[in-house]
Amino acid sequence: MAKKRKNEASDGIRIGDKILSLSGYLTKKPKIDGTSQASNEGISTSQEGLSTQNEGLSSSTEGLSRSKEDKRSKPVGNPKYFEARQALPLWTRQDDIRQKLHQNDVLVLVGETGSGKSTQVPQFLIQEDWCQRKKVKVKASDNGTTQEIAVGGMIAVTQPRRVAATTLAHRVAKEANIPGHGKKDGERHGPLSDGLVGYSVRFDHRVPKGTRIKYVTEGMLLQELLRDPQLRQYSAIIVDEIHERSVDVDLLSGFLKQILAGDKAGRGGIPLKVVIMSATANVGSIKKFFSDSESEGLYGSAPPATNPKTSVDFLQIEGRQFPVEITHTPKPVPDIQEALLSTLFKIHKQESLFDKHGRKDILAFLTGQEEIESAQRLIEEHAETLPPNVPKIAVLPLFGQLSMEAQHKAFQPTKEKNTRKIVLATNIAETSVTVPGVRFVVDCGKAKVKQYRPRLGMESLLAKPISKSSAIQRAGRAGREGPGKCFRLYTEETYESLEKTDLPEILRTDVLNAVLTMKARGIDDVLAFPLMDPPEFESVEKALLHLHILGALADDGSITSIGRKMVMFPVPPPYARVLIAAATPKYDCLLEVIDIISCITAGDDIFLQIQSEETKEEAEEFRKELWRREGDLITYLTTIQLYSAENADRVRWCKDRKLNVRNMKQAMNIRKQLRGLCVKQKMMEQPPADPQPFYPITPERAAVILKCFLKGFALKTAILAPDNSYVTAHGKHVVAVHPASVLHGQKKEAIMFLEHVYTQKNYAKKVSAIEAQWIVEAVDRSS
Ligand SMILES: Nc1ncnc2c1ncn2[C@@H]1O[C@H](COP(=O)(O)OP(=O)(O)OP(=O)(O)O)[C@@H](O)[C@H]1O
Repeated sequence: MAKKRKNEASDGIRIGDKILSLSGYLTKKPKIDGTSQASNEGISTSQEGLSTQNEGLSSSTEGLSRSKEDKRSKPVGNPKYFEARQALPLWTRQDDIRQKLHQNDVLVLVGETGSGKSTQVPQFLIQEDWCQRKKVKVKASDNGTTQEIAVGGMIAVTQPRRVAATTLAHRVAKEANIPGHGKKDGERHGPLSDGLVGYSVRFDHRVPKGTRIKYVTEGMLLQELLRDPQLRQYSAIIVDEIHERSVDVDLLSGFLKQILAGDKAGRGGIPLKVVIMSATANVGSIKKFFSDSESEGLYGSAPPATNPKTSVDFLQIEGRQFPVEITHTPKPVPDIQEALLSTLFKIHKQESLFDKHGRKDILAFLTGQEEIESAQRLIEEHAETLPPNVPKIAVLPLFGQLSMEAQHKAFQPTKEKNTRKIVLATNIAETSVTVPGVRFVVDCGKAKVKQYRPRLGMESLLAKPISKSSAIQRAGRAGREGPGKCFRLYTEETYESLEKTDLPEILRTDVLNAVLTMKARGIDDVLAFPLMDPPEFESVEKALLHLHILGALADDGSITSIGRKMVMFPVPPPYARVLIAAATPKYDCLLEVIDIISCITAGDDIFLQIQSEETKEEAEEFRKELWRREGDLITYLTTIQLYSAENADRVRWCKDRKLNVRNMKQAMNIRKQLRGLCVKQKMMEQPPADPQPFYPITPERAAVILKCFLKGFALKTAILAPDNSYVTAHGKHVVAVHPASVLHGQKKEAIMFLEHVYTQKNYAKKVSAIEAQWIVEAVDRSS
């Protein structure tokens, strides 16, 4: 059966009257063996946060005979932080770290949460001789002439999330910069103006002149690799929190492995050092991945490595700075929200606001934006009823779709006196971050996980139990500034039954972006690219075909100029394709397309779900002016255009229409960034500033915009069948229009949908009415 499906796919896929061939891509035979899943063997999870500091005891300290005194080098930087830094478990092991990196290309460093990995390791390494900038001679690849260039001097520390990269940069800037040595504006802009430390995340870069340590998101470093495949400005790359195993970190590891195994001619012979860090990492598989001399590709071997042996060492650092006491519920909780509220208020009433270590705030882990916003409402309502002798509560949300400014608010101390901060976060706050003041963690034990089904081209986003590794990371957030407590809203048996680690993202999501990134980095044979856990062959096959349909790949599988442009946009490839089409004279609707994409990528739906019938009627009266019969996309467009034309009270305007105020603000923020990027890419002139008068979009213009969207979403279309169901044009699956869509319950000739989710049913979301003929036009690569 599987074989038959593969043959059909290899022959081609029919879209309208076209059959697209895959033969250009599929030169390698799939190698199906048992090695594709992450093995749990050799996983090193540091002991659950129980013990206090355990002086320098590692499984791997061979060859280090220096005295204890020598190992405690004097700190460099701001004396205000010396004591705190010297108290970290990592402090006494800094010479071991230096020595191991002096002798090896790669160091895998495992240490408990809060032991000082993210903040201290880069500060230990910048003083090393191999970490200094050097002038070298290299041959130019285009004309063979010899040039003198500078190589090294900087360390990049990658983080899975923007908030971790920026908060760590701020912290390390404070620790590493010597007060008074900065520029004059250092006071105004904080320690990041003083040099030494910087950060680079999507839409936000602060890299002062003289930066030596740069905190970056994994995605940003991948972008840098597109411009500089040898990462020449860096002496070392520190890959932090590898256990999260995002697609980006897997790609990054593959590229780093290639640089390590290469001949270093592009770096003038100067090696690149790599440190892999985590509290809960599968050390065995990481060591094997980097040290294997034949680069194991997805389904075959890559060309032999020039540098046949990458030396990899391992160091485990035990001990944590402060203990964390963990409590499980005696019985499973029937209602998580109720359990959350009662735990939060119990802590609030029983625990003091301060102790000798400082504030005693709370961090609670919930599944997503919707759950956070509803919990916030309930906590605030209940807090109003507290007697006057109980301290007040300030609730701060923290999730990925919030603007960076809103995210950073959760890291500030509360301004009001006699008030406890309660931060409600998704797993965005799970690793790497220190939320100042937090001493209590409440863990609901679940997270929303994306799961992709390549056969159906469908994604589901469901709340699932977290892994043990996540539970350990979450508890670790409580013991960073003093002894902490973690309340798990699940039983000990449930904890014991959790998987050790999460399935790597590459095995459960669409690999479209990953394949495009490889192609853009010059990886012609993506099947031979080294990955720790290769995804299913079928997923790669689908991604290649999809990229071909998007015009990102030519018939021979090479990347096109459109593909190269697509990787420049920080949005998924289909959206990038729509942006590029919108800038062409044929469609000429870039401003409208940016408006729509901004609404869609701003978080959960901008329209709040209304439960009560009475409020529904009221909101629907207001929403009538927004609804468009062309469907959700033109409705989004009308909404954001009316919102940006609103001059008086935008918050009131949103409340009347039951729109999510935060998401509207975030949409405006993304709109500004995307406009800026398109101006930079010379795709449009600087647009006029808001507010602009509102003119409703004509049906003809709406048709142009929807046709433009089909350039990215031709595969996400369905035709109305004689039995009144919608059947997808690609794959022939039945889909239902989601109840949240303005087209729910309506019959149209054909529909385009931007999302396809499986909950109780196979649902199409973000739906628009289209004509069947438009689908065929959209896949015509000549137009
Ligand atoms: N932004 C911050 N504000 C206050 N203290 C901080 C901050 N960042 C780090 N610290 C302090 O430095 C300590 C070490 O933090 P660091 O992030 O280096 O640990 P880590 O070993 O990388 O932890 P994890 O594995 O959880 O990422 C923390 O426990 C905390 O005491």
